[in-house]
Amino acid sequence: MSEASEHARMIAVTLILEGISAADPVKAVKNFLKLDGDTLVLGDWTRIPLKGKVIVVGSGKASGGMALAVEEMLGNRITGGVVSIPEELVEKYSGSLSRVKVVGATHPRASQKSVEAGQRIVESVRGLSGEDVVIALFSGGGSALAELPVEGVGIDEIGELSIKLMKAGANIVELNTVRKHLSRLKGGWLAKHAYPATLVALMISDVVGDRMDIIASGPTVPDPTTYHDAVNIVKKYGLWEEVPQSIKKILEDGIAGKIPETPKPGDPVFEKVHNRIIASNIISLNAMASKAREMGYNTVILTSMLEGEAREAGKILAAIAKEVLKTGNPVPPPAVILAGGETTVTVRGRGTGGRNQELALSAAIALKGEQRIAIASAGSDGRDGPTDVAGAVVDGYTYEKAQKLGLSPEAYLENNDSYSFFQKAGGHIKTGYTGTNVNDLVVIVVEKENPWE
Ligand SMILES: Nc1ncnc2c1ncn2[C@@H]1O[C@H](COP(=O)(O)OP(=O)(O)O)[C@@H](O)[C@H]1O
Ligand SMILES: O=C(O)[C@@H](CO)OP(=O)(O)O
Ligand SMILES: [Mg+2]
Repeated sequence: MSEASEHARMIAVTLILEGISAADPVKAVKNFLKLDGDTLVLGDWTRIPLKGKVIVVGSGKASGGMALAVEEMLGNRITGGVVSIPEELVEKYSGSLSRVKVVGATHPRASQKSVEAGQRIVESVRGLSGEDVVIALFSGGGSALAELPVEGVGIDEIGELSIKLMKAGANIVELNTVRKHLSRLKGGWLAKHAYPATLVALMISDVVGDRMDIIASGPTVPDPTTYHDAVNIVKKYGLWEEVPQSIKKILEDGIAGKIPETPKPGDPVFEKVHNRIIASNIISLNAMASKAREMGYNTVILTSMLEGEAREAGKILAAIAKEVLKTGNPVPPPAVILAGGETTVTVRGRGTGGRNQELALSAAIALKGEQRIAIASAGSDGRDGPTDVAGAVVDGYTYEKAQKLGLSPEAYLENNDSYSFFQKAGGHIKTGYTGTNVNDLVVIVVEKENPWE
């Protein structure tokens, strides 16, 4: 391994950590929300008088930290509420929260615990008056962590269909369009339950393009999607025949108008709802870019909206790195090129991995033999797919090193076994659960010849 590659790897990982820290949920809430006497003031100067009850609810990977910040600000003005977070994070927050109850549930597959959380969330906001205020805190993972299934559908059926759609390569807009139509919490339903209270929903976005109705499946946001859309998505991925009868019936009854649609734009319940995004992928990329510039790198943010098959994205990003090195386009070395978003993996093999590790593995193949380049890709939540690492970092020597260990990078990629690959070849980025989620962060570093100078 050359010194330049090693330096590049170190910078790439440092910048990933910078991006995660910029998405800190406590900071994000405190930057956005202020208390002025008995009035809550939002970042855009909307003023919300606190006259009656104040209920705090939410779900998602970052919702524990968000609740902590709200409780630090409002203390015993909070009359009750509950947030659902990953079981692994409960210990971190339950000791510091006293007014807001913290419950643990499962992700990425919803379970009975998610239903218990969903029921408690809905119960907390029912029967409120027009003087009361609900503060809702949603972030990525919220869809699986809380659910109130529509009557007649079991949570296991929803969980199974969701996982099948994910594995078939459905994106989050498609997946959540289906989830919303099997729920009495998502797709604006929570706003309906909370009405006539005023509802302030703060969101940390892990959704490409920041569509609020998709973050945690938009419990407080008008739903522009329909039962028709949900059925078309299931059919597009060839899963209609595998859908249990109970789900088919709901979707078909929905199309026939026998059961209500999700609350739609224009529904008067949304007149008392304030939906705001307080942290997102581009906010993290901007922080990473500032840090890279401070360290003397020519820096470009390519996109915060990276999508597509992870292995294709890996190839394209490797090509960009090689262009920087060869021709100095779009910026000459020392260069940092940043991207963010959420790729997908169509899982065909039997291995273990995640979209960031798969992107990195594919980039390693394309970077074979290159010097002075590193590429890191990581999920800001600290968990890439069903694995215990955030992602991976590779360079032009990763391929050769693997070969010396008797590993075929192509075979591991083919088998969607990127986790095992990096376990053997080295390169995992391990952060543990970060307690936030602004989706995936990718860093390309191209060094000049002697980066230590
Ligand atoms: N063996 C695998 N290799 C690569 N990706 C996988 C593998 N198994 C599952 N995935 C992908 O992991 C993704 C879900 O990962 P996860 O990090 O839980 O998502 P999110 O953070 O968006 O909730 C899905 O896109 C799925 O295709
Ligand atoms: O909860 C969800 O619906 C999505 C998007 O917010 O998050 P994740 O991809 O982490 O499950
Ligand atoms: Mg996601």
